[in-house]
This record gives sequence, structure tokens and C-alpha cells, in this order.
Amino acid sequence: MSKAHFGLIGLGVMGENLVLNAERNGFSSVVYNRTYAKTEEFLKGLGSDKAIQGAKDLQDFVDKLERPRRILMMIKAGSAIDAVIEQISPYLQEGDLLIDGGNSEFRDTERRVAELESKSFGYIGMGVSGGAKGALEGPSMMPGGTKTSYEAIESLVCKMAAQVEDGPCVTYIGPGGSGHFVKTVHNGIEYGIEQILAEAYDLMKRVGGMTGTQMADVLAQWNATEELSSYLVEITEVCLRTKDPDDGSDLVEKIMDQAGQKGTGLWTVVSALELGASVPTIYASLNGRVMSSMKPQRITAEQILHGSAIKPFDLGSSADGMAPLMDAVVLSCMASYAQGMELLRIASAEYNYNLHLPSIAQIWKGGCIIRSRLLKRIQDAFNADPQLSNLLIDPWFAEQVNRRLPGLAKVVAGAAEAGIPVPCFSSTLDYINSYRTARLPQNLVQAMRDCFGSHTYQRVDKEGTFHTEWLD
Ligand SMILES: NC(=O)C1=CN([C@@H]2O[C@H](COP(=O)(O)OP(=O)(O)OC[C@H]3O[C@@H](n4cnc5c(N)ncnc54)[C@H](OP(=O)(O)O)[C@@H]3O)[C@@H](O)[C@H]2O)C=CC1
Ligand SMILES: O=C(CO)[C@H](O)[C@H](O)COP(=O)(O)O
Repeated sequence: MSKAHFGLIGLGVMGENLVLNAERNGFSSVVYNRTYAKTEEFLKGLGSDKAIQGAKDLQDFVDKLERPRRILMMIKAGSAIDAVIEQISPYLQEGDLLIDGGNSEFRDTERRVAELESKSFGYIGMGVSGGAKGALEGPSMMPGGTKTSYEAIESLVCKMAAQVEDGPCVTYIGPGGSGHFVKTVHNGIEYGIEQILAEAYDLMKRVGGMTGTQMADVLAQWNATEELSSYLVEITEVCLRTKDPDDGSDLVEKIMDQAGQKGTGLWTVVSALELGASVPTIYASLNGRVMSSMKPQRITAEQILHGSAIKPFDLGSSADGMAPLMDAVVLSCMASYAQGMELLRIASAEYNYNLHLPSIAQIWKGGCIIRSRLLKRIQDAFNADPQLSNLLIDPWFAEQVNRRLPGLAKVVAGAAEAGIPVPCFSSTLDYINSYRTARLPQNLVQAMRDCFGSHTYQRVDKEGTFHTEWLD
């Protein structure tokens, strides 16, 4: 049998779909999974009658691959990746290339790229987004490592990726762990948009008294607009419309209100804090998940801490797409993208990643979880001004902010009066109000710091560094 073009390790949700995608695009494959029973099951099922062979062990796996070998690891992130690298390294030869397609922490990838390249192997850390369906039909992919290593997989990933009007949803991201860094920030934005839609749902349900179907109808209207047309709005409509087969009621109401997380949202926020990037909407979404996990405490606290009773306020009518609520959702989604792009810009300079922000917006336009029509506007904004410090001051986005800010403020005020938490909406409002305020009150913070700790301050009326003996 002739040698296979491509090897895959890890026949999980993503791996099995990616290998079917590669095979459909003309790349014969060999697959290996730690638990061999899964390989057998795959080859008898979805992988049958295809140019896909199985391997029982890693020696057999590498022997079945053409050289230089291109091997995609699609397994659990963390120590599993190091374990597989250690297990397979003795069988690799100069020029062979390992690709980590999982959600690895970017600093782990930095280390692995350096280690593997020093042994004359190639190593690519490649963020992949699109879930199971995207992996099969065409994901968005964010590969980082050396340019030479990328060139060895370019033809493969360009064919496998989702295609949009201006090309495949994959491009060379940059050196080291940059591909995984960009995927991490993608997921931070994803956390933000998910929480924003959850807040809109909570208000429609608790203030508007709407049913799942009524809410789904609003989401359908939003999905038809340039500002909100997106994959996450589309699947939220589906989630809200779906009924429990047991009793025909809204299935979403039967789901435990505790959101899981696997790390990328946390890493986005930690990186932002380390780099001095302001990402409050994304942070609020992460904290929303943390708070959601405190279910027992929340049940107790509900009996002890009494806020105001739910009061109705104007969310708009479903006939006009719930205009103020839509304002809140639009601006909060824009803030999530703006914060993510700003984090990328700052990280690019700090880590010498040389990220090309218009290209990142381009490869997010299809295949990935945060794909949306807005990404075309984001691409245009960074093409028009590659040094744009914040998306929200681009003329098209600024017009949206100026028009929709009163709606966002109205929703946040109403939610506060009604005692309903809207962490992403309120963080977005504070973010925009802070960003558009030329003089903030941190002059007083500086005064306090100088007062207790002689930390000194600058003045607005003269040059220099000053200290005042504030006490006595
Ligand atoms: N699911 C999704 O929507 C997305 C997931 N990702 C990322 O892709 C990666 C894979 O995710 P997914 O396909 O969902 O994962 P699954 O949980 O479906 O599968 C995990 C795979 O990892 C293998 N594995 C786990 N530990 C080890 C180990 N120590 N050594 C060797 N193999 C191991 C498992 O093998 P075994 O069968 O033997 O247990 C299995 O093949 C993760 O990093 C995930 O974060 C990225 C984008 C989207
Ligand atoms: O990478 C993904 C999508 O882009 C994965 O689905 C990831 O698991 C999502 O993150 P979390 O599980 O923390 O919500």
C-alpha cells in the first residue's frame, strides 16, 4: 500500500472530522488513537471505504506516512501533548512536522516549537475553530511556528479550511506560539458573545415574560441584520426554539445554569492583565461562568440578600427587534471584538509576533465559532488603518456607538433597577464611557498614592515629577 500523505493522532470529536475533511480533499491519511478500539470503530464506521488506514502503534503509524511526515495531534491540551511528543519523537526523522491542533496554552507552544525545531523537526501550534461540523466541512485555522514549517502544510490546510469570498480561512499567523495565542483570544471573544446573548435571553425571559419561541423569533430578526448576523446568534435561535422531547417545553429551561470552561477564556484575561490591555467585557463573561458555578452559594444567598423585585422596563417590542436590547447586544459584541483585537495588537508588539490584524479578521469570517458579518467591517477597519488603536473609533463603528449608546444605557439602568445581573452589558457601558472620557478621576488615585507612599505624580499644567507632603 502506498504511503499516506497525512497522519492524525486523536480520534476524538475534532480529530475524526478533520481527518475526513483531509481525505475528502484528496489527502490520504493514517490514524492513530491511544485507545485502539476507537480506531477500529472509526475504520468500520465513518472512516470505512476511504483512503484512511489505521495504525495500532506509533511505529506502525510513522511507517505508513510519506516523508517528510505531516502529523496532526488533535488531543487533550496540556501534559497529553508533551507525552505524545515524547512517545513519537524516537520514530521521527529530520524534517518531519508535528502540528498541535488543540487548544494549547501559547507559552507551552513557544517551548515546544523551540525544543522540536532544535532537533530539526518542524512544529506548528495551530488553533482550530468550528466545532465538529466546522472540522468536517471547513474550519478556521490559525497556524503559528516557522514560515518553513507552515509552507509544508499550506496546501493541506488551504484546502481543508472554510472558504470565504477572499480566500481560505487560514493564513500563516506568525512565529512561536502566535497561532495558539490568536486562537485563545478568539475564544475570549467567543466567551463574551455567548454571555451577551445569555444576558439578552435573561432579560427577554424575566422582564419581557417571553417564551423560547418568541425569543427565538427575535434572534432570527437579529440574525438578518448586518450588525448581528453571526453563527452564535444563529445557534442561539436554535437553542431557544428547541423543545424537550419528554414534555414539549423549552429544553433550555431544563439545563443546569452552570457553565463549564476549559481554560482559553481565563488565559485571554490573564494575558490581557499581564499586557495592560483592557478587556472588561471578556472578563465579565469569564466571571459570569465562575459565578454560575457557585450554584449552592447562590441558592443560599437568594434567601438572605434581597434586591428589588423584578420591575418591567422598556426592552422594545418584538416588532422592532427589541431596539434598545439590540443596541445593548450590538455594542457589547462590538466591544468584545474591539477588546480582542486590541489585545492582539498589544501582544503582537510585546511578543514580536508581527500579527496582521486584517488577515486575522479575514480568516475568522468563515468556519469559526465567532464568524459574523461584522468581521468584514473589522477587516476593512484594520485595512484602512493598520495602526488603529481601537476598533470603536473607526468611523463605521463610531457611528454605531454614538447611535446605540443611549439604548445600552437604558437597558443597563433598567436591569439595575430590576435587580437582574447584566455583567457584559454593564461592563461594556463602563468600557465605552471610560474610553470616551478624556479626563478620568485617576488624578485622585495618584494623589492618594503620593500621599501614603510618596509615589510622585505628574501635573497637567507643568512638566516634571512632583511630590507633596500631604499629611501634617
Ligand atoms: N470540541 C471542540 O469543539 C473543539 C476542541 N478543540 C480542542 O481540540 C482538542 C481535542 O478536542 P476534542 O476532539 O473535543 O477532544 P475529545 O475529548 O473528543 O477527544 C480527546 C482525544 O484526546 C486523546 N487523548 C487524551 N489524553 C491523551 C493522552 N494522554 N495521550 C494520547 N491521547 C490522549 C483521546 O484519546 P482516547 O480515545 O484514548 O481517550 C481522544 O482521542 C482539545 O485541545 C480541544 O480543546 C478545539 C476546537 C474545538
Ligand atoms: O475552542 C473551542 C471553540 O472555539 C472549544 O469548543 C472550546 O472547548 C470552547 O471553550 P470552553 O469549553 O472553555 O467554552
